[in-house]
Amino acid sequence: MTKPTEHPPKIAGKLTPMMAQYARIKSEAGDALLFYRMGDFYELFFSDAEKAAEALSITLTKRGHHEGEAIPMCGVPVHARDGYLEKLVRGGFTVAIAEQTEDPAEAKKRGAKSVVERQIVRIVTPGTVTEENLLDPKSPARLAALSVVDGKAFIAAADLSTGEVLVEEGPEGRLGDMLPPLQIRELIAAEGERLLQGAFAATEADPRSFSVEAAKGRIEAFWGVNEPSGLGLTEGGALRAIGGLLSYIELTHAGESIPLRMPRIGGQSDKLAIDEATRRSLELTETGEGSYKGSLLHTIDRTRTAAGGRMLRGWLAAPLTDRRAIEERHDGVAYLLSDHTLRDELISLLKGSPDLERALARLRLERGGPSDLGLVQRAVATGEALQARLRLEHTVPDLLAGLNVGDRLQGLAATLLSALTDELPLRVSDGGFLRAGFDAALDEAVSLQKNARQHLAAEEARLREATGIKSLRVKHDKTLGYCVEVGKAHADRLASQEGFTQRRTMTTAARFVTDDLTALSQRIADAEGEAAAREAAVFRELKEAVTDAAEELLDLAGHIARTDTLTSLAELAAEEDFARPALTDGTEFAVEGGRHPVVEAALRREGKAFVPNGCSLFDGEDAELQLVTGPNMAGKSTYLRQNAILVVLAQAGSFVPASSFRLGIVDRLFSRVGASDDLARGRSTFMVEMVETAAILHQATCRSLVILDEVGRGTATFDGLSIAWAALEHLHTESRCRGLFATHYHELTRLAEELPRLHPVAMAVREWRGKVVFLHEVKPGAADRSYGVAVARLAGLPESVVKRAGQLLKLLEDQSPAGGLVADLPLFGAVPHQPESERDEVRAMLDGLDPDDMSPREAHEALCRLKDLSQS
Ligand SMILES: Nc1ncnc2c1ncn2[C@@H]1O[C@H](COP(=O)(O)OP(=O)(O)OP(=O)(O)O)[C@@H](O)[C@H]1O
Repeated sequence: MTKPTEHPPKIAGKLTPMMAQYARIKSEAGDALLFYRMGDFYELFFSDAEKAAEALSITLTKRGHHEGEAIPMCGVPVHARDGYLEKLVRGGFTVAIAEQTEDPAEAKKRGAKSVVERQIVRIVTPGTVTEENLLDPKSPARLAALSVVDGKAFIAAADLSTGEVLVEEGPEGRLGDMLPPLQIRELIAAEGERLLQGAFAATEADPRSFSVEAAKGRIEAFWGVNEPSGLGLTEGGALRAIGGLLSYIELTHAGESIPLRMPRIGGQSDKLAIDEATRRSLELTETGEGSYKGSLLHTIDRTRTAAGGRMLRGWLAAPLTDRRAIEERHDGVAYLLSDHTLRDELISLLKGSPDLERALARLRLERGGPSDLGLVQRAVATGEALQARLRLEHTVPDLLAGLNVGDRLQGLAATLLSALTDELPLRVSDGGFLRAGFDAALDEAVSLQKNARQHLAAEEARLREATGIKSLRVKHDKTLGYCVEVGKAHADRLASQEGFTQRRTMTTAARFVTDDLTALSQRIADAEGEAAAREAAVFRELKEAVTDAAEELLDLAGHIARTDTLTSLAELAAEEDFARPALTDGTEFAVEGGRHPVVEAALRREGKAFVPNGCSLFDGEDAELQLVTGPNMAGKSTYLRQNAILVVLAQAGSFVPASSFRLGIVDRLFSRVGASDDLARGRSTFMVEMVETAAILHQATCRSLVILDEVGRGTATFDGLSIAWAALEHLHTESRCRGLFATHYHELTRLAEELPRLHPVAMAVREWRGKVVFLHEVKPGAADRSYGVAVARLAGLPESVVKRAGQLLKLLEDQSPAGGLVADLPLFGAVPHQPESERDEVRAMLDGLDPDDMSPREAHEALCRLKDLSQS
């Protein structure tokens, strides 16, 4: 968290001048680790050094003393800075970078002991990173500011790597839905406001920066607009959020001007609401372990460009609810799916197309170089080629049609092409990036440089002739520039000739200067300087031409990204045999032959086939619920998740892994599959489950899809069963939503007899020679029993234990008295012939067990203990 001037470090007392400067800058840096530039290193001192040394695994040393104690110090080389920054920022640190802001020679003029001027030039935080190698090309790098006013939440978010700015608003209670689609890396809020937790860094900022007045000033400074309502910013809360955002950007960039696009207001009202827990449960953009690999996005991403990758991620993170908008995307995919020649041609044009958005942002941030101009030129060329190819089609769907590289961009690209060489350096100072013939003044300077050799050779010949010394040479001397060198034997003779001044005497030779050579040296040096200055000036002109065309370029970048995203989805549909969803505005839900794309891909790698399953949650008029039973490992979770994933894919604009899918558009999606722990926030699994279930019961509408796995299993059997029962009744009768409800409580299937729109289905299993075989097929009806013991055998429980468990199970089943739900529960209470106290012990122990949370080894141990107890 950055809170400049909040916590001045305790560096006081007698300090050397350098340490005094350090202490002053450190007090400005506050909690941020201070990278203090000293020559080729950034040094860290005191506790900063200790923290960084540990986080970066680098050596902690000492330098000087402060109040009798050695000062801890560590350092990172300037050239390796970005790698270390990345580690620190990922590790949750904020880093302030203090550079030397004057030439050490200047400082020396003030006295031998004077300290070089240094200033913080950047504060690097997770949301303000723009360094190319610290960014993921296929993810946005968003920073967001939050303001809550009268129960309404406002979020202003900026991606500094592309200059994009978004403003969203919604009821405070829906913040949980509003934040995740924005995919932010850092959230700032005024100090004292509620700091939200999530998959981002949370930072407190000065509340004054969130004031409406301050915001107006900054809006004018950033966009030159003095009436914020002209940007669509009418609400005080939105202004506060924008103000907080802009002020934080200023603070972290030490006043450097950051180009931002005009804010885009409120795109979320037409988005499918998916809360954070649902995203995690469905592993949309990362797996439960936090890796991209193995996520849904990873499985479906066939994009060829970074911007296309970011767009696909954005589509998946924020699926739509507007049928026409979704169908536009489907039209695009369908078109490209139907014509594989076109698709292949577009793919080969898109391949290697550069990241125009980020190149442009670097140029606008004054961090770009010649290579970025080259990227702009290549991107425009890609745009032209795509446009030319698409124009060959008679009618293309709307989303593919808008690509139009106008005269201005064509002219710009032609200029860049004629100006730039093939190999382009990253920095202007590296030079040599302009083609000969592009700029006359530059050509002249360069030719003077190049011709210098000829000039010098001619001058040498002339001097030999004039002096009669055949061994005379023109040489370059570091301090003299070009000079005449003759052997010692000729030195006196030359010294007596007019126009030759002896400046250096060596053991075997002597060096002389002449007015002509000095003038030539000067001309050559001037030519070098002139060439560099001219090249830099031409770069600036070209850069300005590019940044002046920023709006058109960004528009083009958007088109290229969209073409890439749609082509990628079409390729996916072709490769994986996906089908176009049929959308309606009702509450239909009918899947035929549905598959889970990630599980299917994993099985395929093992050479196994995925068994497709249909799912119907609509009776022709009303939404329905399914109650899914079946043993562990039979595929319940996969079935549940795959139906939710079909909705996400369909509404994101993709085709779906099914043979057909008829879907009434879903407004909110809830998925709670797999245990979720929230120990970090000090809540038990059960508590989390109940809080989440409460949220679902409150929020689900008749247009929602709710997917719940084993509600209530985190508590004692009766409580759990009762909660699951009541929740199911509520979803059926009050919410009237579509839903899938998996349970181990087989008793719940009785409920299906009472609730007309609740249908039991079961995962089919077959027993074969005492072993259970999973068919992964969903069949109507309830599972007759849970096969837990058979699954335990599969898990590797010793045969003796499995056998004994089988006997116990039979005993329980035989002796369970008929009637009444409660009496049906598989509790040891049903076992007769046992003294009360022993039964209590056995029951107490059983109650304390959670089979779903046990490893095979723990299950074995528990069984052995139970057996001991019952036999004792
Ligand atoms: N439709 C299917 N076709 C083929 N294999 C499947 C299918 N569904 C699931 N599987 C396989 O079965 C494994 C277990 O599936 P899943 O986790 O969905 O079971 P589960 O019934 O939810 O189990 P648990 O209750 O223990 O979580 C999967 O990892 C996959 O390998």
